[in-house]
Amino acid sequence: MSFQLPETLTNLSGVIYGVVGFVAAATLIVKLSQGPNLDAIPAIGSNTWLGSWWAGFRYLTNAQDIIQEGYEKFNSTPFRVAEPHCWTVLVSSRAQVEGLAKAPENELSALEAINNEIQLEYTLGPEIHHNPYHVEVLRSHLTRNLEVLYPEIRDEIVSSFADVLDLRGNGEKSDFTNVCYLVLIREPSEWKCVPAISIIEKVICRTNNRIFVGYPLCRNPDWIDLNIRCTFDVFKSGLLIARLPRFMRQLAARFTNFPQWIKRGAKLLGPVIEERQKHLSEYGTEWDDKPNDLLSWLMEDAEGLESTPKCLTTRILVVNTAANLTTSHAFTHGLFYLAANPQYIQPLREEVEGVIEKYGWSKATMSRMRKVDSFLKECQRVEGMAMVTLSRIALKEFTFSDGTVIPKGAQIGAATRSLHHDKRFYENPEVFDPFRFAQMCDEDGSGSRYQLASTTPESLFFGLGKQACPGRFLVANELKTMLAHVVMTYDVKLEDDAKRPPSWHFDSMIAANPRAKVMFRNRVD
Ligand code: HEM
Repeated sequence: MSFQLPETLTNLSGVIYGVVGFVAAATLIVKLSQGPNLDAIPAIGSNTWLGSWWAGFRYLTNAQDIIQEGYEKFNSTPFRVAEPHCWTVLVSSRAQVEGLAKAPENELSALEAINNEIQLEYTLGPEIHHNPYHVEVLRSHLTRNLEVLYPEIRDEIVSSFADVLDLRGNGEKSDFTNVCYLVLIREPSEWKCVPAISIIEKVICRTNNRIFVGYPLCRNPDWIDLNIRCTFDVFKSGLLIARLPRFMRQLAARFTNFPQWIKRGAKLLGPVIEERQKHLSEYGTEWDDKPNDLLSWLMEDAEGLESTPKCLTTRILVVNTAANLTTSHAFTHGLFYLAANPQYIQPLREEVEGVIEKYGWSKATMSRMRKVDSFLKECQRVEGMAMVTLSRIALKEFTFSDGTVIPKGAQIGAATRSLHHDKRFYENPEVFDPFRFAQMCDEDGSGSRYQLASTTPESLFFGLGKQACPGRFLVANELKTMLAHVVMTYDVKLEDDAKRPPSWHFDSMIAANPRAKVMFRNRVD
């Protein structure tokens, strides 16, 4: 008996082969037709056009081994790896990592590197790439306001966990606005198995949007769905467009969903913006009960066309893009390590209980939770989000302090994952040691150098220097509050007491396993 695919599937696979073939051919053209001369920098694998093209495809699934090979072989001197559409030069010595971080934007550009990677100008629009004023707004307002916004962050975390987990029959108090409860009053509940990443994405998206656009929009299911899906689409479409030759990108952009995402967003956010604009024109920049959130800060700094509902909506979407997927995967890594290692739950609980009993929930309290902080930082060290960070494009020829020359047009970055797994910096680097950073803080005596939000040349998951992630202090407070809340409120474990679900690698990106599930129940002891 012969097996026949249904006609729709045959057609679909034809389209898929067509697209894959087209992207492969286009990638080859890109590779052959452009690129700076990098002959002076040693390459991993073949250096020929065709060989490097094949190496670029191998990189999609083997980036970790390829980068590690270069890191060990060239012993802290720069080397290059082939990506499908370009070469990337990787550095790892302390001097060169610091050189990357300190280089001015008009020499080694972080903005061009992000655009090169995910082509924001063809997805959420050229204004986002050419006028990234939201980055300054985040740097100046967000971190400064974290202390006063903390009660809202915590409130949203508590209520969104209760909503998304929906552990019925648990008798949890429904008044989550009172964030001072030490432990919520509970009744026992059954174990419930949930898809980890999708519940964490909702908690994070709601919490971020509580301080991006405020309550009640942050709880609107349509707004949450839009932001989760649009974030994913930015990465998916951006990565695809980046593999096309330059002259085809504008055309490809016409087939994306971004005009619809922005229209759908403006429909939900537009009325909020118009209401606030009315207040602004009546009372100026200060009025009673003026919301203290990202939307208000953006509205104050937006100039010209940027203050239209459509442009403000696009800004909010782009910050969601930077914030949601990254933070969700960071927490999900932590959840998997916790569920796979229940022996760590008790020491974390003891720390959280001790600190909260004495000081209550606040931003200041969070910095007292050394083990919680260390646990999350160790998850970023061993797993993280990217094998390469500090990505830059050389806008002109750049010379490092040791004389190494990076030609104009080259893409460059730091070999972050290899540095995070180097025994010169971390004892037994392959071992997950949740409280290693707490111990390093104690030994160092500085208190902050090894904390989650701190960046050093050996701890690069938020980048380093003046362009390091502007959201990292928010991230640290969110992640710590979430972990503290989870250990205080729930028991967690993996289905059938399985092993920790392995992370997924694609290109140099690292994702918490998107298929894995985690079991939750109300805390019993
Ligand atoms: C675990 C979560 C996160 C991780 C691991 C992360 C990591 C990073 C890294 C590595 C960079 C590039 C830094 C560099 O090139 O030197 C970056 C940039 C950026 N991040 Fe984050 N991030 C996270 C969450 C967030 C959040 C919550 C926000 C917003 C509230 C945010 C906003 C941004 C923005 C706007 C940039 C671009 C900065 C620029 O162009 O100068 N990130 N992030």
